[in-house]
Amino acid sequence: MTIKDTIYATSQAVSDFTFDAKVVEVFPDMIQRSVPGYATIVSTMGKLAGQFAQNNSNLYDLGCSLGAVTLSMRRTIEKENCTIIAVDNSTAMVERCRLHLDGFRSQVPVEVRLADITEYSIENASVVALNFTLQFIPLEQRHALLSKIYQGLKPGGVLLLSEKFRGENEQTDSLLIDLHHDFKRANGYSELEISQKRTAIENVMRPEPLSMHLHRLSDIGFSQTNVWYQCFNFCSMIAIK
Ligand SMILES: Nc1ncnc2c1ncn2[C@@H]1O[C@H](C[S@+](CC[C@H]([NH3+])C(=O)[O-])CC(=O)[O-])[C@@H](O)[C@H]1O
Ligand SMILES: O=C(O)C(=O)Cc1ccccc1
Repeated sequence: MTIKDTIYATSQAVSDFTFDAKVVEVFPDMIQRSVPGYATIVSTMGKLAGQFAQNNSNLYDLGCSLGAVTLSMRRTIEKENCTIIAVDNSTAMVERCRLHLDGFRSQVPVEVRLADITEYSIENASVVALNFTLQFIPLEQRHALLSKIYQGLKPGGVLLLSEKFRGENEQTDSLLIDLHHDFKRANGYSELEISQKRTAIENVMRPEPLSMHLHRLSDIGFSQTNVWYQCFNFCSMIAIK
């Protein structure tokens, strides 16, 4: 059973969005109704992880929230001696994530860590997933985080990166934002909820243009990068070392 997200349903003095216990409670409903293609993205990331997992390697789910990508990856891994390491810096998320994962049986070991991903070491990785997490990392720390991930990947390893992005110019950006707001409206969010949520995430979630993501990944050294999913201002990329 999922609990309906009504966090911004009443008029309020909006403060900066945080991943606290209140958000955890409604998170599956919130993300499903706010991110176009979320279910497709999560299941496809699992499928790609199954394809790129290597024997004796680690798979990382960075900014794991309730562990949706971890669960999806865990279902598809057939290689030997793989460990999934799920990391998030929200105590409330990590606690609930552990409960979620304990509810399903699997042969693949999972370690859930409460940590800041900008300080967490990435080693011997075949797959690194950042599913709508990089957008919350301060702009000036993104290059260093992605370089660290690149260094921690084995040859042939992949980064699976999903982001909300900014349109390339003012007019197309506002067009994509309008389409996304239509999507939220169609999913039952009111004008008040849409506008208060927009204010709440303004200072904490900074989308960059898609071109900036792709250039940075190739600058860092990824040999092949492609968008495999896009709907409005949401996309998912794969970058191969
Ligand atoms: N520095 C940080 N270190 C660790 N975690 C962080 C940091 N900054 C933010 N987070 C965490 O990144 C997650 C972002 S949500 C990811 C969805 C998930 N991947 C999913 O597939 O359901 C995306 C969204 O809500 O739009 C939250 O759980 C934060 O606590
Ligand atoms: O809700 C929105 O408007 C978004 O852009 C996506 C989102 C989803 C969950 C938490 C923060 C942002």
